[in-house]
Amino acid sequence: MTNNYYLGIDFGTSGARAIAIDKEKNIVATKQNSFTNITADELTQTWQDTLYQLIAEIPLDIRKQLQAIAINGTSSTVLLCDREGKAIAPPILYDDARGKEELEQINNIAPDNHVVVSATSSLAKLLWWQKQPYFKRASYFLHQADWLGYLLHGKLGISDYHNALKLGYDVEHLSYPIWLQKQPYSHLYPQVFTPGAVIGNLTPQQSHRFNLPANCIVRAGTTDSIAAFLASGVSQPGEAVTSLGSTLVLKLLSQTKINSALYGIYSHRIGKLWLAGGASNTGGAVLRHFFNDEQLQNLSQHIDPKTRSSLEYYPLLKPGDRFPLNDPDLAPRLSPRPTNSSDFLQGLLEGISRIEALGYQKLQELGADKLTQVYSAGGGAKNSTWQAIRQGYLNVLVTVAANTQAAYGTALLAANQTLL
Ligand SMILES: Nc1ncnc2c1ncn2[C@@H]1O[C@H](COP(=O)(O)OP(=O)(O)O)[C@@H](O)[C@H]1O
Ligand SMILES: O=C(CO)[C@H](O)[C@H](O)COP(=O)(O)O
Repeated sequence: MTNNYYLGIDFGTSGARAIAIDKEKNIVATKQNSFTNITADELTQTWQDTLYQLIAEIPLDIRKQLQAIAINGTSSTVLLCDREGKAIAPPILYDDARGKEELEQINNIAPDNHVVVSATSSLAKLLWWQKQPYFKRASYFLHQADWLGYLLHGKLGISDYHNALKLGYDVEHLSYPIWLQKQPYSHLYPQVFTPGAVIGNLTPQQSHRFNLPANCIVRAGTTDSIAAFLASGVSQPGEAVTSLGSTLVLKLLSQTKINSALYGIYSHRIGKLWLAGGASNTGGAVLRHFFNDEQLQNLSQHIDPKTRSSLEYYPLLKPGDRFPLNDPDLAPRLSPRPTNSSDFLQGLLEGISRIEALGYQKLQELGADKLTQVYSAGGGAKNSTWQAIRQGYLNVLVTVAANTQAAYGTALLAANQTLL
């Protein structure tokens, strides 16, 4: 039998999704699963169970013809594993800023303006772990997508250059920089592949468990918001994708690479181009704290996007942001709170839109290509009121991306059909 299908699996902030596509990039199956109230100790087991459940739910006739699988995870969600690949401590999640204690040390070893100079960088998390008594038992430092990929291909210590960027990997020269190689914990770093590169076949055990072909390959993964970018099909410098998921992530396709630790700006490599951008802690998670999805949809219909409120919110659930203000102590601003819920929601949507506009302004000021159009992805992309508000702040055309799902972008990676 020929292997006709490709599977992309997206581990986002609030859930995981799997999308299978055919050779013409048509979606042939979609499955999803939400994470709710998981404690830190339950994370790895939940991720593993979710991965296995999603694959098992793909219809058997598709599974039997899968040619390749790729996985994306939340960027800078990291694990410390022993030599059997078992986590020796709960993973540290992407927005966990405990690494702010390590910033002084990072500033001493890393070049100015490097992406690792952030309380939430993967390197900051590794340095925090280094001080813990169990650190000596560690054999591998992995990202969420690396570990999930390992469960399928069985090879430990493998990553991709999107996930490895915030550990300090030099994506231009495709190596760990000398200053990082010199560190006493360098034996823990994963080997880094191009996203989408072939890592190897599924293990015989996994191919048997899921009824997948023995020659089904696992490709190197990417991060969740790059996967959303890949799904959009954007290919022209100047075009950008904003992910309105739990967090707000901006990605502007550019011919120039830019970095600024002050503003939390960094550039991912994407083929011959760069994805300049940053990720803010503001976004849908703040909206969801106050409103469920149905309320968001209903209340948005009562908002006139042409009028602006006088509210000047900086919507965060806890102090600290990464971009466009890289300040682990930045205070949320969510008052005064109007009695009318749609007025409050308008203030929140405007606040997030202002942060987005400031983000694109900073990217261009620092030398990224001029913004020509913004495509939206993520759960907030379906909100047309918000789209009109954002267009007012951004002054360029804002539309919904052709496909907004990170799992679809990762399926394209599995099919080797991206800019990479
Ligand atoms: N109509 C809506 N308007 C604005 N935001 C919405 C709407 N519906 C859902 N959302 C937001 O979308 C987010 C979920 O998007 P999703 O892309 O699934 O996130 P994740 O980053 O967790 O993968 C939620 O935080 C929710 O608040
Ligand atoms: O906030 C996030 C977690 O959902 C974003 O995925 C992330 O920080 C963006 O990082 P990257 O640019 O490396 O994909």
